[in-house]
This record gives sequence, structure tokens and C-alpha cells, in this order.
Amino acid sequence: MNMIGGGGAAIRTRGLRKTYGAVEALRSLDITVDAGETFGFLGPNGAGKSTTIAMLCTLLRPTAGRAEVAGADVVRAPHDVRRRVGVVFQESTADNDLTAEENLRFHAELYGISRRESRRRADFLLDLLALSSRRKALVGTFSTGLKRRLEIARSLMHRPEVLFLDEPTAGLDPHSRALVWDHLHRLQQQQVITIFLTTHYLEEAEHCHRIAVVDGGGVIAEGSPQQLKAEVGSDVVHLQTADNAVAARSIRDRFGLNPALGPDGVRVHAANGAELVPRLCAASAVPVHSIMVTRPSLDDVFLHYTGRGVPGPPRWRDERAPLSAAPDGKGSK
Ligand SMILES: Nc1ncnc2c1ncn2[C@@H]1O[C@H](COP(=O)(O)OP(=O)(O)OP(=O)(O)O)[C@@H](O)[C@H]1O
Repeated sequence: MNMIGGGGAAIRTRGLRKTYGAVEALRSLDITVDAGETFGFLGPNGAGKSTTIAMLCTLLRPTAGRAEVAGADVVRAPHDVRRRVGVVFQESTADNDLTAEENLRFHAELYGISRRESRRRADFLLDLLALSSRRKALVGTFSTGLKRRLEIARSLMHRPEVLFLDEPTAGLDPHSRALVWDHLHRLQQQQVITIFLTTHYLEEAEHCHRIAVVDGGGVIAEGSPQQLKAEVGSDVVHLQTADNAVAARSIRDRFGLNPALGPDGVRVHAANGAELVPRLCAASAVPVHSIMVTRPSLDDVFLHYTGRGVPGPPRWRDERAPLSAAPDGKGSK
């Protein structure tokens, strides 16, 4: 077969494009995902994430360009691709009127898996996703988190080489989110599997080996979470104090940093927030009510790479000019 490039990649796209009539959902996508990698596809609403998954799973035909998944071309060999991939969609597709086990077995039948193998595989996956105690329960009684885990189990019944997850933790509470990731990590310890997931959340990128940020129809940034965060910037330390203006001024004077005074307190960028916190508390000229360290947000990533932020965040202002103009700290707007 005429491959796009060298072997070894689990997913490879070149100039992949999709239009819906006049709407250009994806302009030109070039990505390479190695076998065994967890690859995050990050972007705002409408960036083309679901469209990309649909093309890679052969549910949508590309308008132009090439894509290979698990060594098969999505247009020329769609059946090969389908046998080698598992998919979990944003919307639940589990059958509420069947039990967890029946959902898995039904899927296995569609793939022509023998009963014996189906039983063995279902046992393994129900255990892996901590669903064994619910195997006989009707899926209609499941929470969103349980359903998502069942759908992941179902997508793995036919031993796919590549697992596509479209917003795997959307709509889940923090505990359920963490569980999903625990199970995915356990899965990767058990077998070599490539995971391609879409997400809005930069936090999810922490679980990925590499991520691509997609916007405006193509990839605008790509790398490991560490690389992207390093490029985006440093930790952000948020402080609330008895007098935020005084605190901001003392941070600037004592630490040579550039604090910003905002509606909820002071925030300051630092290379290592955790290391700065005790020093800030010890040196603060005013009592500190609360202090928190956060990582760069999706806003920060977009601002960095596109020069525009996602609309709506609280407005912060650089404190240097107002502080020197108004030593009482109130500053002008
Ligand atoms: N069937 C369709 N017909 C016309 N336009 C579509 C269709 N499906 C998607 N689009 C458009 O294509 C673009 C990409 O949509 P897509 O759903 O792939 O983005 P997404 O990144 O997955 O968004 P979200 O994060 O909201 O799921 C959007 O502008 C969307 O409105």
C-alpha cells in the first residue's frame, strides 16, 4: 500500500480537510501519533475536534488530504480501520435497557468475537474499569460516570490498537474524572494501546504524552504538556490579603516580580509557585487571608499562541503603572 510516510505511527494525517458545504470545519491537519502514546487534541468549541475523530474512525469522509490509522488508510481501507479502533463518543450510546454485561456481549457479537472470548474479555474489562459489581445492573440505572466507564470497556472488547475518546470526562464530577483516568492508566499498563482524546481542558493534557492545540482549522501548537506549559508561562500565585494594594507593592519591591491587582486579590506569575508561597507569606507586609497556586489555563495557552483570549475571564491589570501613579493603591481604571 502507498503509505503516507514511514511505518510505526498509530495515526498519521497529511493535509486532512473537511468542509460541510460552505463551513470549513478543518482546513489542513498534519499530525503524527506514535503507537502507545496518549495524544490530546485540545481546542475551543467548533475547532473541528469531533470532525477529526469522525474522519479518523471512518464515520466521515475527508474532503481532501490523507489519514492512516493503525496502518490502514481511512478512505481506501475503512473496514481495516474499523476493526482496529475503538470509539467513545461525547453522547452516550450504551443501551439503557440492557445490563452492563449484555452491552459488552452485544458489541462482541457485532465484531464476530466467540462467546468464550467475549465472556473472558468482558470479565477482564469489567474488572479493569471497576464495574464487576454492576455487571448485572441495567445501564439505565447508571450515573454518567459509570456509563462512560462502561462505554470505554465496550470500546475495548475487540482489542483495538487505537482508542478514540471524544471528551471522555465531559459532564463528570472531579471524582469520576479521576476514576476514568485511573482506569485508562491501568489499561495502558496492561497493553500497548494508543489513546487519542479530544478535550477542552488543559488539565486533561497532564495525562497525555503529547497534545496538539487546534484552532482556526489547523494545529497551532504541539508538544508535551511540559513543553507547552513552559512556552505558555509560569505558575500563577493568587493572594487575598488584608490590603491587596500594599501586598502587591511589597511583592514587587521585595521579589522583583510584576504583580497584578484584580477584583479578587493579587496575582503574580512565578517560575515555581510552590516554592514562592512560603516566602511570600513570611515576607508579606499585611496579613494573608488565602494563597493559591494554579497552572496556566486554557486562556493562557490561547492567549500565548493566538494572541487572543477566550472571552469572559475576570479582568486583571498590570499593577506597575497604577501603583506608581496612586501610592494609596486604589489606582485609576
Ligand atoms: N454536520 C454538520 N454540518 C454543518 N456544519 C457542521 C457539521 N458538523 C460540524 N459542523 C461545523 O464544523 C465546525 C467543527 O465542528 P466540530 O463539532 O468538529 O468541532 P469541535 O471542536 O468538536 O466542537 P465541540 O468542542 O463543540 O464539540 C463547527 O463550525 C461546526 O459548527
